[in-house]
Amino acid sequence: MGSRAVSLSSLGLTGRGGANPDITGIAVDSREVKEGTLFAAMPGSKVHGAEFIQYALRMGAAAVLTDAKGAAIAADLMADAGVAVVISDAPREALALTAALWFGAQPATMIAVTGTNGKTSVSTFVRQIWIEMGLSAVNLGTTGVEGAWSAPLAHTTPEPITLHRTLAKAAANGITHAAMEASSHGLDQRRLDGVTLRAAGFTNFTQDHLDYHATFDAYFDAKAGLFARVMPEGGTAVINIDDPKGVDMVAIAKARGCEVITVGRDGGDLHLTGQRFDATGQDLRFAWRGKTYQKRLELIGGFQAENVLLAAGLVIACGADPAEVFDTLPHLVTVRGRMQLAATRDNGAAVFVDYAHTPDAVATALKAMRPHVMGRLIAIVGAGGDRDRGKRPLMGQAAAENADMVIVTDDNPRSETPADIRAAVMAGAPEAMEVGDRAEAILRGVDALEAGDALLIAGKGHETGQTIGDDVLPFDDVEQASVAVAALDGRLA
Ligand SMILES: CC(=O)N[C@H]1[C@@H](OP(=O)(O)OP(=O)(O)OC[C@H]2O[C@@H](n3ccc(=O)[nH]c3=O)[C@H](O)[C@@H]2O)O[C@H](CO)[C@@H](O)[C@@H]1O[C@H](C)C(=O)N[C@@H](C)C(=O)N[C@H](CCC(=O)O)C(=O)O
Ligand SMILES: Nc1ncnc2c1ncn2[C@@H]1O[C@H](COP(=O)(O)OP(=O)(O)OP(=O)(O)O)[C@@H](O)[C@H]1O
Ligand SMILES: N[C@H](CCC[C@H](N)C(=O)O)C(=O)O
Ligand SMILES: [Mg+2]
Repeated sequence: MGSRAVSLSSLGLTGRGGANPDITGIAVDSREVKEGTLFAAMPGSKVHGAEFIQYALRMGAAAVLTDAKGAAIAADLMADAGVAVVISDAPREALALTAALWFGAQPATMIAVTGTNGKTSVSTFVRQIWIEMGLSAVNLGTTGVEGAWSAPLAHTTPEPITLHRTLAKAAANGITHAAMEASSHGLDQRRLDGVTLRAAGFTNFTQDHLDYHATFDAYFDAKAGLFARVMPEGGTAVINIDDPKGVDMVAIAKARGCEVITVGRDGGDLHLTGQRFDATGQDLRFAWRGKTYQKRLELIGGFQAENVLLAAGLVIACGADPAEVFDTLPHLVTVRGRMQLAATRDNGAAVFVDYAHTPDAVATALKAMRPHVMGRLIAIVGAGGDRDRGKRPLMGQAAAENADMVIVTDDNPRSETPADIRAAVMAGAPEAMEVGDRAEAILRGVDALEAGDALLIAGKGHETGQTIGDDVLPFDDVEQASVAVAALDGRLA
């Protein structure tokens, strides 16, 4: 896209006083501004992006998109430079729409999923179903871009420039279908407002991210934005109505003029009526608008049935034949780091790795393992530093209430003192064993496994590093589980 130039107005923006320069690129970070760039100076959580307008002008910015506060911060500088200034009272939304116009293409059929837990799982299952149906599909989110085309991503919902650059590349690579995660940060910051969605899904709503959102209501409102604002009228909302907040989402989507597909155990258009568990998976019985189906799922965990049915609902919402969608379900495979069987001891005891990092997820993951396990359940749990502090004792409590033995360890302490985070988790699990070093905690957990037992290593899932201070040390729960099992069962050379 190097030498491309388009007018500011063709990006949907009007410069003050009618200014309409040619734009050769867009950037939200002044350090990425080049000659001809439109610099989006956004209000930040730490600093206003307008503080960097001076630098952007020196690098040759042709226009600045900002809010009234930003315009005031750099008024003299911008007047002196004669740069085009666009002032918006919704600058992040304007940036999202501009990024969509600049990059110009996205996979034709797109869905987004929000909710506290299950976004990565649902979007990955949507992608797997599409691929099973012969379509060229990807999912985008916490685990990057995966499927028929792949790329790394630093965020669950990337900021608009990265997002639309990625979507345009995916489209250029022949991707016609994409399922993305809508994080509450992403929705709050309008990161996906420029994406054209066919359908949107809601999984559940419990505690997380109260470090960022001021209240539970603010956190809910951010998520509700997917249905209240981002989804076009005429789109279809696919909503888990077992969660009380799902019922509120249905009302919000209907008020917006959206079609609604409800999914649930207690009822719904897609209604889970039966579930039978065994050591390697489960059989599901469900009804789609009154017609009954029975399908095998090679997945551990009762909640995965909810995720899979939500995913099926989303694919149906995009126009697929329901029977054809349900035929793909036996082919679905574990989402990386989500109830993933990592290793098995010689005595048959299994070690699972899961990304449970909220109180509800810890409880759900452990409860979900019970029907698959005859012996004891051992849990390894920790909480991240520089994140919601209120969830720490609740995560400990969720582990203590649902496992027979708990080991509290470190999970990305970041800038905090690891022992303080562990103490907060231990407050909810006073009987737990405390082992700061995660590798040692895994070794102890694996060592405790007797025949018929199972170990759940919670919190890091697919992650490949342990963040301590500013350092990211290589660490992979799946790998550590294998190493521990091999060492204890004498399989090491
Ligand atoms: C808390 C949060 O979401 N912050 C996002 C926000 O940054 P901010 O408001 O804090 O930015 P700031 O540091 O105050 O700077 C203000 C502005 O000045 C700009 N700037 C800054 C420095 C400079 O030299 N030049 C410059 O232009 C910045 O690009 C920014 O636009 O806007 C930035 C640009 O759009 C984002 O990159 C940044 O995400 C940061 C990196 C982040 O870590 N976000 C995480 C918490 C996040 O978004 N997580 C979610 C959810 C994960 C989950 O579900 O669990 C995700 O979707 O990944
Ligand atoms: N439907 C569900 N209900 C409750 N817990 C779930 C559900 N689906 C997944 N979980 C739990 O949440 C964890 C994270 O799942 P997943 O990665 O799919 O969620 P996410 O919403 O993408 O998380 P993130 O906020 O990190 O992006 C899983 O490892 C599991 O423990
Ligand atoms: N996206 C989540 C992931 C948390 C995973 C856990 N391992 C941690 O570091 O807290 C967050 O950043 O809050
Ligand atoms: Mg995710």
